[in-house]
Amino acid sequence: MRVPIIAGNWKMHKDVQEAVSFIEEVKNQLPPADQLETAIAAPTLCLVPMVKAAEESPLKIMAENCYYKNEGAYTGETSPYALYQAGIHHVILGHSERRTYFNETDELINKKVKAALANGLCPIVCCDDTMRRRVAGKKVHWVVSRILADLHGLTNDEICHVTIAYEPSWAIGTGESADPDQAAEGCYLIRQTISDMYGDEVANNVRILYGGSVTTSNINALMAKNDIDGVLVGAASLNPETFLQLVHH
Ligand SMILES: O=C[C@H](O)COP(=O)(O)O
Repeated sequence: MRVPIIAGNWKMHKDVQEAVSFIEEVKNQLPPADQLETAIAAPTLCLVPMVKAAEESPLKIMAENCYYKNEGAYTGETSPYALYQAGIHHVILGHSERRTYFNETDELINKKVKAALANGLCPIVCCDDTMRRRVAGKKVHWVVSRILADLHGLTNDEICHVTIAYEPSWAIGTGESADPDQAAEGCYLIRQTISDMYGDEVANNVRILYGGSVTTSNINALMAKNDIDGVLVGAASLNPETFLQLVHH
């Protein structure tokens, strides 16, 4: 059984004090992690105080990015080794904002995924989809090629620690979510690609999330789809009350 996930991605929002206050407000109102996993990805500066604030709570604290080297002369980068040592065991990689604004390529993301796994981190690998399904015949190849490239060379054991997030670029931060059928179709296509790479048994255990303008209004319809194992939520995860409504949808 794939345990569903409600994950927030704060992006570059909140300072340390705001982040800790959020955790204090939500941490005693979350379901047990074996029923539904809850997670927040936050700016690097907030991570350690958040881990401390979330102790003994089921809430997982995630990094929004990391580098593929554990140490060295890489000014401004974050070590996957140091993240793990600080108690952060999950990291988002390949978000479309990293690809667009910081020129991250599939090759770089593949290196980061491997480095994260080698250090014990569980990556959420984002698979964007830049073309609208209804107008672009080639978008299927886009999603498949992203998955093939970003997960290239992972072993069966490693892929079991990976979660994928299907995020159509046009739905991110626009208020225009993919409709549940479109979202499920993207997630299904990713699962089929993983099945082609690793077989049905592995593919049936990998969790695939949808992200893009998820709100309290559309979460029920999205989560009702078999191929959608959870959501990666940006703007609607910033407010503690709204985050709790999403969790208890
Ligand atoms: O990682 C989250 C996605 O980029 C979605 O962001 P959004 O919910 O603000 O559209």
